[in-house]
Amino acid sequence: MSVLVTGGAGYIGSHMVWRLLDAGEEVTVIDCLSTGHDWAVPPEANLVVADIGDQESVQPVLKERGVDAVIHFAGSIIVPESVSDPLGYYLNNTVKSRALLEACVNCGVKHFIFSSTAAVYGTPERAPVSEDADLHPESPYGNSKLMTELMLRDASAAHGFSYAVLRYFNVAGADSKGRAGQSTRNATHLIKVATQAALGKRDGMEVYGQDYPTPDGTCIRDYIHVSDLVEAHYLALEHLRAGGGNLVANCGYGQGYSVLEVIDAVKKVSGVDFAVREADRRPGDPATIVADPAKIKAQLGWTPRHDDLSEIVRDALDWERSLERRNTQQ
Ligand SMILES: NC(=O)c1ccc[n+]([C@@H]2O[C@H](COP(=O)([O-])OP(=O)(O)OC[C@H]3O[C@@H](n4cnc5c(N)ncnc54)[C@H](O)[C@@H]3O)[C@@H](O)[C@H]2O)c1
Ligand SMILES: O=c1ccn([C@@H]2O[C@H](COP(=O)(O)OP(=O)(O)O[C@H]3O[C@H](CO)[C@@H](O)[C@H](O)[C@H]3O)[C@@H](O)[C@H]2O)c(=O)[nH]1
Repeated sequence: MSVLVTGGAGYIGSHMVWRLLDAGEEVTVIDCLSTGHDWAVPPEANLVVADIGDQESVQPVLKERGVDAVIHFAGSIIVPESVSDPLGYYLNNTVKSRALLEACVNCGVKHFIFSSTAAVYGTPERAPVSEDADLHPESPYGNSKLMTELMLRDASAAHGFSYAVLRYFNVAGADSKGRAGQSTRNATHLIKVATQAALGKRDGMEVYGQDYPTPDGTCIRDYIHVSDLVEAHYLALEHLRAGGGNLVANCGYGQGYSVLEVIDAVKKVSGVDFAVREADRRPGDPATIVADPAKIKAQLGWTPRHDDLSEIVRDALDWERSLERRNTQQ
């Protein structure tokens, strides 16, 4: 048995590759390196530089490597960018996921795990939100992921493979052993941006919108440590291989923090008081989104081990410092 990880040279995918190798799995990565880095893929994994939409590259990998499970991270991930470039997002996230799925069906892949997102809920009526809530994405990014969820459901019913859709909330932090972290150039994620501001890699930062209907006026998100997230994938893989059936589940802690609370945590942990400027709202941002994680806990026995904002921030800061050293050495 071997596992194909698409997007394994990216932030979350590279953590997944380490987790699978730690468990003794045979791992192949397909990544076009649009935002990922070849150095992020451990040498024990086999990296194939290719596009997931290119079936002529993907199918031979699936066959020759005897892949039984695909964990599909590859995609475009920035909510406001999807508002300005919707067709690019539908192409990379929806059209190319369809091509990948067809390749998997052609090659008899048994299990498929998909990176979905809290953005499929839009602004939910209730916080925390559970999986049976209505789905009203507020951005092309959320729509592009929801369409892939639907394709998976229908293709699984027709072709008999099993799947898990994991809806991630806001992923942050880094491998506590320092082997992987967020290395994307021009990253836009809140915790990454704030750690860069704390380390003087950028001149302060902006808060997008302070007039949301939340206690301090800034958006509330549920930040999940990347190591807890990849553990959820590993449990999902074991569940599918054991014949546990299809699963759609939230990945978050059920605890929300506002943008200002996160910035405060970064200032406290780093000991640096960087400049924070008010800016206009960013397009596509819902006010509050917090997970109800009851389902994944009950069905997979998932237990968060890093659900502490200070730990998430500390690991993100450590990784950012290690990137600084890497850049100095290059
Ligand atoms: N980071 C988050 O907070 C978050 C939250 C919810 C969902 N997700 C989802 O998790 C997945 C991974 O996100 P990430 O934060 O690791 O992003 P990332 O940009 O670090 O990783 C994505 C990887 O996919 C590769 N890629 C992109 N398009 C490709 C294509 N067509 N063919 C081959 N490779 C391609 C990139 O080179 C990169 O290595 C994405 O699908 C994203 O939508 C992320
Ligand atoms: O410099 C910054 C960066 C972000 N924010 C705000 O911080 C919050 C979180 O933003 P960000 O870290 O960019 O994450 P999201 O836009 O919530 O999206 C992330 O989390 C989603 C799940 O909730 C995933 O689907 C997306 O792929 C991932 O980018 C939002 O209110 C932003 O407006 C700022 O105020 N200043």
